[in-house]
Amino acid sequence: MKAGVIVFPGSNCDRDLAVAFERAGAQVKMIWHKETELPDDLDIVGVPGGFSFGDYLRCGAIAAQSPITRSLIKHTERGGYAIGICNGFQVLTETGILPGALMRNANLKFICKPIDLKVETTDCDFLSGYEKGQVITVPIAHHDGNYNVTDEKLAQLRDEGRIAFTYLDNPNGSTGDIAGVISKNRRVLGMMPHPERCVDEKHGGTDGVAMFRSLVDSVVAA
Ligand SMILES: NC(=O)CC[C@H](N)C(=O)O
Repeated sequence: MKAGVIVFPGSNCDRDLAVAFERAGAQVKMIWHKETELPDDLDIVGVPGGFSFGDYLRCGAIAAQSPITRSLIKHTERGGYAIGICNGFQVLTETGILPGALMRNANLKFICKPIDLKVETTDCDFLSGYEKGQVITVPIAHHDGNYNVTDEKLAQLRDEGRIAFTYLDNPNGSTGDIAGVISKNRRVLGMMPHPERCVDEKHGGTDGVAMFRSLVDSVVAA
């Protein structure tokens, strides 16, 4: 099971994401954004959190134009797995791989704290290690986490069971309390909270472990 983690200038959760994958049993390659092709043996690509390109022009907007991102789009079009966390989720929406847009938090402040999430679906290889309706605690750290979709798209995401997580106590104004969504083929997950920051008792919680483990287990079993 091979995972790749893309590194942009300003990424700051790339090592944490690599460690989370490694602990779940994956071999990890770090991939600098100037590479034009992802290695073709990757099972999953992780787009980490951080402040890619200093968050100019919008969070994730410049990273979405990086050379490696074209290869990431092709990887997802081929049905490859991908996860985008926080700034990574912003990159995935900027590329159009996932729907919606991440706007400035409703209170205009950077919010950094652990938060409770409800698992909305387990019909996804990232989420099958949880129970539907389970409440998990995962840290958030963002200023642009206000997930916006049209009413029409929200209805579609609900109909298709593509809302991965909702906030119990919406911190940022996100439409429908949405904290994370999955792609139509259920192989791409984007989320604002940081599961890679809760994979060790020393992090103060381990609710992220099941996500990395269930994904690795599904790929290995396939
Ligand atoms: N932790 C992160 O990835 C932060 C993403 C982005 N820089 C924001 O503040 O919204």
